[in-house]
Amino acid sequence: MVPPLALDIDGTLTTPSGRIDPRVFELLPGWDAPVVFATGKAFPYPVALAHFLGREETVIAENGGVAYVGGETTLVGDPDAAWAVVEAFRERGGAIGWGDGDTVNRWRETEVALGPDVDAGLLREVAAAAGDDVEIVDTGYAYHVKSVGVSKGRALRVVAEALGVDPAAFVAIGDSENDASTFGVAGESYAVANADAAARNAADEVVDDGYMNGTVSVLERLRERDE
Ligand SMILES: O=C(O)COP(=O)(O)O
Ligand SMILES: [Mg+2]
Repeated sequence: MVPPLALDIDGTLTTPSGRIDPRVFELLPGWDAPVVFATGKAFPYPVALAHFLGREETVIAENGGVAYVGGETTLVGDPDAAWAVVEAFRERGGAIGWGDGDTVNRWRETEVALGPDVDAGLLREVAAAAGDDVEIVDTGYAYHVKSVGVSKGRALRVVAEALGVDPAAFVAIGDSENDASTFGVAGESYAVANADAAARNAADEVVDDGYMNGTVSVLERLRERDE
């Protein structure tokens, strides 16, 4: 049997320009074990990906703030505390960093995401002044203002239990600091070559190739092991 997968999306299933790599549609629809998309993006994004791959909608969104499995949603985190930090950041001249409409936050329920070009120093200063309950996570794609203790790894435990699968049976692949907790819960973990220092340090192995090339190399290895 191939193992269940916990897959990050941005930087892991994408091209360097941020598109879903077409090989996702070749390799994942028929993967013969649970596949959990675990992302910092808002809830609809991984649901849509799973839906259009023809897979069960088993997802972790908002860095673990949202877990969805078997039709059950689990929400953790304090969005009001995150928004209070963002409001204080705005009062000090900070901008949220997305255009009009802000589809990044429109459906976000447990945290707030700011654009990758915002004043991160000021954001961290404002968050630190707000106390110990809120932290900043930098994925390379966004700065997330989130509750301490909420993580993809914690959500993976929730999802694994609902699936009746040992969390240690999962193989996790990711690229950034929001994946380090997943790597700690999954039994086997890989960082792709474009991964940041936190992900590289937390992973069992850093693969030679980046983005979906790296992910494909891991998935091929897992399939060969199964033969
Ligand atoms: O939303 C982000 O900042 C990054 O998303 P990811 O966790 O799928 O890489
Ligand atoms: Mg990522």
